[in-house]
Amino acid sequence: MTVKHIDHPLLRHKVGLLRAKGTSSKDFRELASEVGNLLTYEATRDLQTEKVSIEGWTGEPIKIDKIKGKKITVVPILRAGLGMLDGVLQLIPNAKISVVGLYRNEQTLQPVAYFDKVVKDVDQRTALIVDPMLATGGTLIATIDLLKQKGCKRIMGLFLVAAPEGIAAVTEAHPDVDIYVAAIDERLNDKGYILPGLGDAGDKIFGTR
Ligand SMILES: O=P(O)(O)OC[C@H]1O[C@H](OP(=O)(O)OP(=O)(O)O)[C@H](O)[C@@H]1O
Ligand SMILES: O=c1cc[nH]c(=O)[nH]1
Ligand SMILES: [Mg+2]
Repeated sequence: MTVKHIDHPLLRHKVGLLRAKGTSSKDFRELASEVGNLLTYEATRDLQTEKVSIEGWTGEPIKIDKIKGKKITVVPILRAGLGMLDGVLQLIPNAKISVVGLYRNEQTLQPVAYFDKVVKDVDQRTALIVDPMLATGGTLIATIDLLKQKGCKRIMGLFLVAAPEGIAAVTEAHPDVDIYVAAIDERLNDKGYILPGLGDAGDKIFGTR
C-alpha cells in the first residue's frame, strides 16, 4: 500500500481543531467534510482526461478536457465515513456511492460487517473508500476484501488520521491500495484508539458520546 501523507497548512490546521476535546458535533462534521474535500482534490490528481469538442463562446468549436471512463464509486464506511461524504461529493458530484457498514467489536477490535450495497459495475470503477480513522486496520482490510470479492480492481482510501500499526497491517494485506491521509499519528492505546488521535470519530460526528 502506498501512503500519501498530504502535508498542507490547511490540513494541519483543520486536523488540529478536530483533536480538541470540546469540539462540537457540528464543528467536527464540518471539519471532517472539509478535510475530506481537500484529500479528494489530491486523490483525484491522476484521473485521466480526454479531449472532447464543444461549441465555445464565440460559436466556434473548441477542444476541452473531460474526465474519462467509468470513473469513481465513493465507499463511505458506516457510520463515521458519512461525516466526510459531503466534502468528497462536492468535488465529484456524479460519483456513484457504495455504502458499506462495519463496526469494530470493542473487546476483540475485530471488524463486524453488517451492511453492503455496492454498485453493480464496481469492476469498472475506482473505489474511493472514506473513513476518518485507520487504527488497527481491521476495518479497512475487511472493506478492501469485500470490494475485491465483488471484482473491484483499483482501490484508494481517504482518512483523517492513521496509526502506524494500521498502515503496516494494510500494507501487508493489500499492497496494491493507495491511501491519502491528513495525519499519521504516534500509536494505538491499549483499547485500540489512536494517540493523540481524535477520539471516537463516529460518536463525535453523530453526537452519541
Ligand atoms: O482500524 P480499525 O481498528 O478497524 O478501526 C477503525 C474503525 O473504527 C471506527 O469505526 P467504529 O467501529 O467506531 O464504527 P462507527 O463508525 O459506527 O462509530 C472508524 O470509523 C473505523 O471504521
Ligand atoms: O481512535 C480511534 C480508533 C478507532 N475508531 C475511532 O473512531 N477512533
Ligand atoms: Mg465509532
